[in-house]
Amino acid sequence: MIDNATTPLDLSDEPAYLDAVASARTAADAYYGSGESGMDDATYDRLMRAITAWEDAHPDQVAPDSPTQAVAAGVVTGDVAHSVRMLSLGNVFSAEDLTEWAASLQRRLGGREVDGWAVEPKLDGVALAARYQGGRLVQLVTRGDGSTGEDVSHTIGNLAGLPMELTEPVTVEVRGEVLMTEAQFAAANEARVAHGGTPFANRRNASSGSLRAKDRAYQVEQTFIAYDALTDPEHTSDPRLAELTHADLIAALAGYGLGTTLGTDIETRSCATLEEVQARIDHIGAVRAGLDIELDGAVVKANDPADRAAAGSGSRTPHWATAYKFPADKKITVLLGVEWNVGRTGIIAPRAVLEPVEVGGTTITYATLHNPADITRRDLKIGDRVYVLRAGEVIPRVEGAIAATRTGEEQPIAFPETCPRCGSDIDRSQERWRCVRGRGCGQIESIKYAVARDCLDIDGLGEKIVVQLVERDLIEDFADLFTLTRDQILSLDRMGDTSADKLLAAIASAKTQPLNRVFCALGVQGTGRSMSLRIAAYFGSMDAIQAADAVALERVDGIGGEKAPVIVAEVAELEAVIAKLKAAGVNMEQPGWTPPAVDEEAGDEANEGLPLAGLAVVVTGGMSGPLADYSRTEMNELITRAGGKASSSVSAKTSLVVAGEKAGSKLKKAEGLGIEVISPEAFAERLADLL
Ligand SMILES: NC(=O)c1ccc[n+]([C@@H]2O[C@H](COP(=O)([O-])OP(=O)(O)OC[C@H]3O[C@@H](n4cnc5c(N)ncnc54)[C@H](O)[C@@H]3O)[C@@H](O)[C@H]2O)c1
Ligand SMILES: [Zn+2]
Repeated sequence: MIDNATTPLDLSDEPAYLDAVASARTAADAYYGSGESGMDDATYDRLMRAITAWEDAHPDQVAPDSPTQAVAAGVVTGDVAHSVRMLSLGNVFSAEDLTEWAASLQRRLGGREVDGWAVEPKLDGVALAARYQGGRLVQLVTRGDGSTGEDVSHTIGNLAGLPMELTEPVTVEVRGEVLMTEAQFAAANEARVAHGGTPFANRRNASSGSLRAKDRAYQVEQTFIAYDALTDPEHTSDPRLAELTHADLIAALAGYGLGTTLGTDIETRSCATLEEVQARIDHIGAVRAGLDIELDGAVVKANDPADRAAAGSGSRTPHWATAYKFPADKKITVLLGVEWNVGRTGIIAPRAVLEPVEVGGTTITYATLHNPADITRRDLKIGDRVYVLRAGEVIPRVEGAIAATRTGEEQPIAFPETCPRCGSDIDRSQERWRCVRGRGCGQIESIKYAVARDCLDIDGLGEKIVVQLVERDLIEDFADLFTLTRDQILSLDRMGDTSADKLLAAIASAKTQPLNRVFCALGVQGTGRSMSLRIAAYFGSMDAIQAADAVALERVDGIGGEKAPVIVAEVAELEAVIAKLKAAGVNMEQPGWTPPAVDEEAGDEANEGLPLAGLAVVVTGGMSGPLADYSRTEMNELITRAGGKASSSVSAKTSLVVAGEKAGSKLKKAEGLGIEVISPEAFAERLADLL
């Protein structure tokens, strides 16, 4: 599917260009002003790319109020002058763009090659300058228009990562990003609502709003992460700083006690080559979804201070750094309604019905809302424009509503009075509401479903018997059927020897049903008879289904990016039931199964016949044997030549891991995922023809 946010907008003439400038202006005014723009970043970025393209082609017709002309579109100013301007960053969106940008930087350096790179996350928050004098934090200033910012020193003490005192009495101005973790965001919303305010639409709004609000009756904690400092002798008492590479500068700042990414999975790293840069960007992109802070890309910087000085800066961006933007994981759409579903344990969970929106290549129509209290906390209303977040392969969720764009037509969300499945009372003592019947709610329906014709097809197990079995606590779910004794069955009303034996035989023969029927009986959302058949035919065994992640499930015909994570979550929830079935000797295999053809994604036709065709390979640890002298880049090139895809991190998509000496976490992860691991020697043997 096409990601609309990356397809170019074509501005055909000057009126179209001026229209685009006007829309971008309106959005930027709202975004940098109140913080509540009705446009999402992906849409804004796409508009800006079109505007930039038109301006490049018509340099004489650039509108004076074009948002391309100033940092923060020139919207915000302040009263504190920046001694060195705080700039924005240029953007690239692909490996090709990055190569092109690196080449242009090299041209700026008079053709000299860049002396190494630093790669770090592009943190999605608000830029802040923190001034320390003799080791004491004395002033905080926002970026503003880059030349002057706003004094926000009133937040001193509320930013983790910006201690009041450094470990050394140094004078220095540190620059970095202020952002909120999920917990900080929740706390900020709670405090705001408790003081009569409306909750924030998203985390970035919350950061910006909380930073700029003065005279607040309450405190909001945020996180500061440093990515730069003013290093020239005019601005710091530590002369060492000016000599450091970017990566070492970050380490020095961490040494002062400042918050940095150091020690995390996404820490600032030095990279010798563009291949290493790309691998590091891919790594940051791969782990992004699991982080507690939000990233919208990776930043690539010239590592050497001499290169940075030689490259200099333009009016809005430095020439020595660029942002490699990741596809947007957040979009704005309309909340059409809320459904209340009752889970296996009786939890009553709200689910948002959305106007379909494309996020990261998947069309999203549903999103989770955690619980009723969360809806109240976020003050959501039907008809609201809301932010939907889809981080990686997990189930999308609603982050918050944009209160500024309300029309007054929005409707309150109705909460259920009684259990929407069985009509019983609701236990509201916890944040997550629950049917008072707990697991018992829907129990009879789900057992009836499991034994019906489309699933296990157990003859003689009608509703009356199911009800008795449940009510007499003989079974809790359909897996318990397989351990019923003859005496237990005989104890049921009007059950004679003959019918008991018949029923026992019917239950016993259900043990040999093919996997598709056993899986169907589990009653996983969205997996009826034919979908269960497709899943069983693809994976072949219950173990393989249980091991599958969302990416693997999406390879099954008919399962998209929206359904896959729901199935993964439900299968995980059913672990205990599946374990009981296994223990009872129920068949867990699909008869006559053959492994599906190699993954189409990785299988490049041109590579057919090559030793690693279609395989995603990760190299870790020190190489030895014939590969002893191979650098990581050379290893990656070798893998590519052999038709494989080199990757820096291990995931369920990885087909093979080459583990050398001192291999650590990647090897462990591969073993955990059951991925084939081989030694450098064995790998060399496989590729003997190519060495
Ligand atoms: N939705 C809207 O209506 C709207 C309007 C205007 C702007 N925007 C969004 O704002 C952004 C553009 O604004 P911008 O000019 O602030 O640029 P930017 O956010 O794209 O990049 C510059 C900023 O990145 C931050 N940054 C994060 N990590 C960094 C690192 N490691 N090193 C250096 N800087 C780092 C700094 O704060 C810096 O100021 C875009 O994402 C755009 O979509 C949205
Ligand atoms: Zn119920």
